[in-house]
Amino acid sequence: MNNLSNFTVSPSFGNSGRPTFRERLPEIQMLELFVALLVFVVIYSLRQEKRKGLPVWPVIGMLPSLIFGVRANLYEWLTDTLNRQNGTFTFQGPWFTSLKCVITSDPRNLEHLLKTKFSNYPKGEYFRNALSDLLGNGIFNADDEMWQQQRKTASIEFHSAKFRNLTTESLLELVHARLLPVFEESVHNNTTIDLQNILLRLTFDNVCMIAFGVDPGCLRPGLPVIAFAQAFEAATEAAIIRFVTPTLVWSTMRYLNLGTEKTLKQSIKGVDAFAEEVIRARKKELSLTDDSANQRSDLLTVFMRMKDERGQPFSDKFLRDICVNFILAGRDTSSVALTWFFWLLDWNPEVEEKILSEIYRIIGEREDGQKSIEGDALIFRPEEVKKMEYLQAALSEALRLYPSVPVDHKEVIEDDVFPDGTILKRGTKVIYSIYTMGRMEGIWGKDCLEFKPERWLRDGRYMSESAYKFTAFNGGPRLCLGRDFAYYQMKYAAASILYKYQVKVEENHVVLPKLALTMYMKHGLKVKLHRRQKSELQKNMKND
Ligand code: HEM
Repeated sequence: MNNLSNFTVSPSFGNSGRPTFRERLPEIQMLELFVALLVFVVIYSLRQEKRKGLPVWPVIGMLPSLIFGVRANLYEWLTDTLNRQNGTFTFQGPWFTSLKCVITSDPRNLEHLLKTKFSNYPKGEYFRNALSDLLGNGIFNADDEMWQQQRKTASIEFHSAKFRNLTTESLLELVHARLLPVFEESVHNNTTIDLQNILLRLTFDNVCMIAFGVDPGCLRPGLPVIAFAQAFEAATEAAIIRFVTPTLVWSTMRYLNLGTEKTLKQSIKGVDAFAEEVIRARKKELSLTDDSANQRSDLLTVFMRMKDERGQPFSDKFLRDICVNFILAGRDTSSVALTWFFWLLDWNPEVEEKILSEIYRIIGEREDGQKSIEGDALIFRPEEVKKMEYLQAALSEALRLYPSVPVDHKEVIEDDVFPDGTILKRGTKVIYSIYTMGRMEGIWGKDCLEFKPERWLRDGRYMSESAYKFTAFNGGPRLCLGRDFAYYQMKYAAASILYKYQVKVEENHVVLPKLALTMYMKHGLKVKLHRRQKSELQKNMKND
């Protein structure tokens, strides 16, 4: 019988006191094994990279590439990878997470998922779960009948004359009584302002007037902190964290009321308190007189007049969801687009000149003699804003390069195949990169990275592009409901600002996109405003 002790490895250092080759054999074998494993992993990953566009590491999948991308510029990284993969690739996260999805920027796939096979690509469970505390059953977070009902009602409302009046009047008031005075103050004090912050305040007040019929008053001299706006912002920021946190982790944090989940809960309380107060006051107002219901055309009042399928009025919770969703949809999108637009103008002064010539020409066409060059007094009329086609082209060009919603996503209901041949299994998440689509040579030509409003014009008239190539406003049945209003709002604000001021970006100000659902500038946009000289205006008015 073998004595087990014969096999016992005891430290022995031979004659010289140094370990012999035989004694070091296990160590050397371990090292060899490790090197062999490393070589295998690298070769395997590189072969996978050829097939899938990114190295796939055992267990952690493509996570290292994603981390690299997030640290650099996620949208540029996505664009680079998609261009190398002919517009579609499958991202594989670590095996223990749900981070597996198909990412595409191929217009054929976009048309397929947004229109042709619309019902097979809802927002899905994953999105709904992550945002349900904040958005509830509102339009942004709903699919099927729940979505259809809100879409139909809101769509009728958005196209009504009453609603158009509400939006144009509230915008006029905000621009002339609030935005321009805040700008004037900065010119008077010779201070630098964060243009993004101010425009965010403008559109927040504007969309609250549309959704709730209430003005929260964020845009005022002194730029006050408004509890509701602050709570809303904190809630959206905390909710986004859920998209990059495994579901089990955030749901446990939610249960234990920890970290960002605690912030989310507290800020949703702030949002709810404001919504509940507005709903309570509006109910009281409507119960006192029928007149006010007829006069008001905000979304809250419209939905309050309606009944559900059982003939009952909508619950307060559902009314709250509807309003909060509309605020989210219309809050930051236009302001962020305008911010990128002004930054692009700073780089492209020839475009600014063309916009100004268009404005001067349109004012020059006024027949009633109101060609005021006093600046303050000039108020653009809706039919004039409509005529600003070059300005619309420049805004579309800004949205092409810097879409306010840079990426969006869907979930697959039944197994399917994309027009480009990508196989999709039930439950797969699909991400479409709108940012990438705006920078594809195949769609926009060799000059796709240049800011050229002319590409939107045919014989001087603005021509829109297919929603599956220019997807900044989404497409198909879920096309942005606020698109026409957003263009009006952006054109009105941009023309009113440009007519009066030259916007100069501060030297050395760093401009980078922030990683969020909406493409904010990470450090805002620090600018100085210079009032246009009367002589400049006079000269241009004469030229036109
Ligand atoms: C430049 C400005 C805007 C851009 C780029 C934009 C873009 C978008 C996009 C990409 C979507 C699809 C989001 C998704 O389903 O995940 C969307 C949906 C929507 N947008 Fe806009 N939007 C803008 C302004 C507005 C404004 C001002 C409003 C309202 C006042 C608005 C109301 C909506 C609504 C209600 C939806 C949901 C439509 C549905 O799901 O059926 N948007 N928008």
